[in-house]
Amino acid sequence: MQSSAAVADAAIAATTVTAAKSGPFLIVVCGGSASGKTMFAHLLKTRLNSERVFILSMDHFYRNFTEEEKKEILKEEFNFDSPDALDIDCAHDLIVKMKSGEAVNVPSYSFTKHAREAHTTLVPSMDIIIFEGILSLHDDRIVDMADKKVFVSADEDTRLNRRLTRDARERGRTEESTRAQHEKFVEPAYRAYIAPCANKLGTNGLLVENNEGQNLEPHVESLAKEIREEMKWRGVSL
Ligand SMILES: Nc1ncnc2c1ncn2[C@@H]1O[C@H](COP(=O)(O)OP(=O)(O)O)[C@@H](O)[C@H]1O
Ligand SMILES: Nc1ccn([C@@H]2O[C@H](COP(=O)(O)O)[C@@H](O)[C@H]2O)c(=O)n1
Repeated sequence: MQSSAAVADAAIAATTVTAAKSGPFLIVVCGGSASGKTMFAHLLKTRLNSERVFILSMDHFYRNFTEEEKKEILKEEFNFDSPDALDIDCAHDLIVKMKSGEAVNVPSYSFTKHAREAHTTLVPSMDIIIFEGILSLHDDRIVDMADKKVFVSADEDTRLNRRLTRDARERGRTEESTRAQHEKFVEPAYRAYIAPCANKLGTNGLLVENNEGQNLEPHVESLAKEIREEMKWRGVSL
């Protein structure tokens, strides 16, 4: 039979776990540029079918650039794939607030102007936050806050081909500029900073292969089921 002290300790431990697990559920989706992170995040939001799911894109956290950096950007010599290009502290602080149930103002970034927009978006308290970005698992403070970690993996050719199409269509880029940027900055940063993040998934993380012809839906479906069960346990029905 357990002593009353042991029973009390177990009760305290259970309370601590409950407290740590309360609040909005944070899913962090990492992977190379054009691997399919945004697609995965949107499929998951659709599958969860709740107004209280918010996709927080790391793309909104590019820094304000100095005059010197702006000259480099014009010459296509700026490295947007280095962790230094992003205000990761700002993303971290915002996620801390969202995890504690606060409303936040999310910054906005323009890929055509390479600059922060003047406006921010007010986001109310959410039940589920999906944080997606190339370096979303780079900062260990964010890794530690994640309730679920996902790494979307695609081979280099697939990522480059998807990016060529997307950047021409949505980001006003030429094929030549996208190829040069890929070779000089995107792939080296993928190898140095992004691919190693897959090692941070831990036992409960999800590695999703998303090469040509592969389907994200089965992964999304099983993750949505897992999240629904967890949220039910937390007393939130989706
Ligand atoms: N499995 C897939 N099959 C076909 N196209 C895909 C697949 N996954 C992603 N894409 C396309 O590739 C492009 C990049 O995907 P996206 O989700 O925006 O990448 P990321 O957010 O990782 O940069 C988009 O045009 C998207 O529609
Ligand atoms: N002004 C900018 C800012 C970033 N990029 C590129 O965006 C990529 C990350 O966004 P994904 O949606 O593709 O994950 C990153 O690889 C940067 O090279 C840019 O081209 N211009």
